[in-house]
Amino acid sequence: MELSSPAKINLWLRILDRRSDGFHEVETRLCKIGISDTVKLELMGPGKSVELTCNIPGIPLDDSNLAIKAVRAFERRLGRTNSWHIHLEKRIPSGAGLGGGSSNAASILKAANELTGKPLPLSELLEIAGDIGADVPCFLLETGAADGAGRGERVTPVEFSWKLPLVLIKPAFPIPTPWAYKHWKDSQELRGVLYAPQHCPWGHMVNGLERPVFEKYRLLAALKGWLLEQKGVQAALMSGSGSTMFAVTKTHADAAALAEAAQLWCGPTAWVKATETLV
Ligand SMILES: C[C@](O)(CO)[C@H](O)COP(=O)(O)OP(=O)(O)OC[C@H]1O[C@@H](n2ccc(N)nc2=O)[C@H](O)[C@@H]1O
Ligand SMILES: Nc1ncnc2c1ncn2[C@@H]1O[C@H](COP(=O)(O)OP(=O)(O)OP(=O)(O)O)[C@@H](O)[C@H]1O
Repeated sequence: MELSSPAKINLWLRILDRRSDGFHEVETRLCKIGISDTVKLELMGPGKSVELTCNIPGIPLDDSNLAIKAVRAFERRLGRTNSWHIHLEKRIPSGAGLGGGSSNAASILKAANELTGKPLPLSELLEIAGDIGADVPCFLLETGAADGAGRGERVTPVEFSWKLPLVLIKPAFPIPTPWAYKHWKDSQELRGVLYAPQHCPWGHMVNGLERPVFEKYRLLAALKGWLLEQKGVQAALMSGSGSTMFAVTKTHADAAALAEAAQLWCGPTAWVKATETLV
């Protein structure tokens, strides 16, 4: 079975407080976007082996891969095992704040459930997904957008009809999500950088993790300032825990022109893509 595994951006990510369990209470809107991996899952028959292949190096092929975690979690819930083969065709960069691994995990849960006769309802798949990671549940919903609460795993589908033209820019370095959250509480804002919510027709765009991430990665703060000065840009924000910065533009033509300019401004090692939110 083959599934498209879309990336996400966070149109807003408000960090409310640190919880006693070490996670942070958040309010977020996650929007699927037009950049996706392809996930293939094949049921090989009786057994308990999971073989994982991937089109690019640098992705873990052991049990730490979220796709393997997902099929193992699915089988634990069912109380039975099979042998599987997973293939990942990766296009979403890792450590990017784009939910690539989480999206892959959700696709595996969906495909495994389909291939075994749909034994689990969506509510149970959402529970399993939330245990794998906060970003996983939103990808199980049919809607293009979802609001997350709690750790971010308590998701509510959102009818979001804005097809927003986007430019995504990921510098060559990844940012580990745990690191960003760990440094949130004691971080300080940099002078002259916009952290305040940007009031747009589709919502107030803000990301509380910009404060710790920009303190260490000044390039991202500078990139946000540059984006906000460019023609046709309506808003600019970091996605999730970074390192991807994204701009919302007025038109797709503005997005295409901005992507070209951004590739020149950031240099050839940056990953730059023009796309849009999925409705
Ligand atoms: C930053 C976002 O990607 C925005 O959508 C999410 O909040 C994080 O989602 P995720 O990458 O799936 O994160 P998880 O794999 O659940 O958690 C990774 C680590 O990030 C930290 N973490 C994550 C979510 C949260 N609400 N508070 C946290 O402090 C914890 O140290 C956790 O161990
Ligand atoms: N299926 C996967 N695809 C990519 N990376 C994966 C996968 N499974 C585990 N990883 C590991 O997890 C790390 C985070 O991966 P990725 O950034 O794609 O996931 P995510 O946490 O869902 O996204 P985000 O960057 O929004 O936090 C990667 O650096 C990689 O080492």
